[in-house]
Amino acid sequence: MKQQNKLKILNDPIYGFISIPSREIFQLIEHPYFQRLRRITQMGLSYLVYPGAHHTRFHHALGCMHLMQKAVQVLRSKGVVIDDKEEDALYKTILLHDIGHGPFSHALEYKIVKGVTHEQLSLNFMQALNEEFNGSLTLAIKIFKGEYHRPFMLQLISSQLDMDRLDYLKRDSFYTGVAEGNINSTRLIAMLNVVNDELVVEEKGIYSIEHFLTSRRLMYWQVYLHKTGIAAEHLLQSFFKRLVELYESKVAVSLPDRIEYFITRENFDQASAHDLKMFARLDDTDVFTALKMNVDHEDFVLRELSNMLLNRQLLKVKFRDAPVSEKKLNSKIIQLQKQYKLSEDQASYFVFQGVVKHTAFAKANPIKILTKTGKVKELLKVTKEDSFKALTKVAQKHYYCHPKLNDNS
Ligand SMILES: Nc1nc2c(ncn2[C@H]2C[C@H](O)[C@@H](COP(=O)(O)OP(=O)(O)OP(=O)(O)O)O2)c(=O)[nH]1
Repeated sequence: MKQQNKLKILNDPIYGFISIPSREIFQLIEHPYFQRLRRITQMGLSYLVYPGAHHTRFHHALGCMHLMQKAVQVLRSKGVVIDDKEEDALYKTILLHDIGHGPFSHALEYKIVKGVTHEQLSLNFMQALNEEFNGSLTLAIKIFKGEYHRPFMLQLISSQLDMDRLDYLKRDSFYTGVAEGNINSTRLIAMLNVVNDELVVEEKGIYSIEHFLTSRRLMYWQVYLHKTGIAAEHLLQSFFKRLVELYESKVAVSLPDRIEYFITRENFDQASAHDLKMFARLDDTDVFTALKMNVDHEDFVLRELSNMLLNRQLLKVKFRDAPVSEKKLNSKIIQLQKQYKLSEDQASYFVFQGVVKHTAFAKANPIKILTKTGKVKELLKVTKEDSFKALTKVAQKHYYCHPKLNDNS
């Protein structure tokens, strides 16, 4: 049934045309493991706050590969030697670096499939594909595992200034409409260089880096960690917690089989080809199906959580500098118990608090600058600007969520 598709150029709303560098990379894109990314949303439940944010890991992976092509061009033009095999491996690694994300990306990481990170799952997929593609991903895997002797190759894929971040900030800014996140990826890539096989940024690019770091911080607080999005993601995680509780108490719940397969397992078995095969069948549509299958469930908590998420009937959320007192939290739980005749355990699903943290720029694995005098120095040693130091601070906010009750609280 398979038809030969000759298409080698894709249209992307951010960069225009994205060309696919080789026939084999085209075959990787066509593979069902990669096609699955069309059904994995990039930003979890952020679309409940920003209605345009329905783009997927598929768009992001292709965007990253496009930026990697630009980076290779720039570096070669500056005399950095990247041979054809390395070039091919760089495209394959960046294309597949996020292939291990599960339904709703970060929002459900560890919640359905326990005990394994998306990075480990990406590696599992790469290894499985390597077998199918007769070992042609061996170098890509070596780079991804940090085992290749030229560290800049991994730094282009995973570091504080990598193609991943350059694509997701620009892309998420576009799809959310939050223009402040729109970084200048072309200029940042044009400023890259390599010294002793380490990635560096030329000193004249310092203000572009400042803009990039500031935009990243802004995107975290305004978009990724938006209080309503956080509350929605917490509710989705609670939906899975409740499913497991009911399942373990032998209460019948309706579920797609691949969700049932994982929620009844303690840990993903990294050595098992069957676990990977089952994981590859999971995507956002299974989560929507699970929500829809339980909107009329006899259990109040499961039914309410399904309806709240499907119909965006979310909780009231406040950001605070400190956590609310136990007394205040408990009194809100009691109030909810009385109003809806719930047990304390049931009411606690709808009254909760937590904390979110973000650092725009970590001091570990710093961005390195190639100074005008030809020396390589850490970013914070080159610039005296306070704005950079401020970006290294861990910012945290406490959130407090509860239903909108009839007491103006
Ligand atoms: N809605 C939402 N989206 C998030 C959250 N954390 C990350 N994202 C989105 C923003 C980006 O599109 C993408 C970044 O995550 P990735 O898995 O692509 O990269 P990674 O975790 O390595 O990001 P990093 O290099 O640490 O910035 O996921 C979150 O807590 N909520």
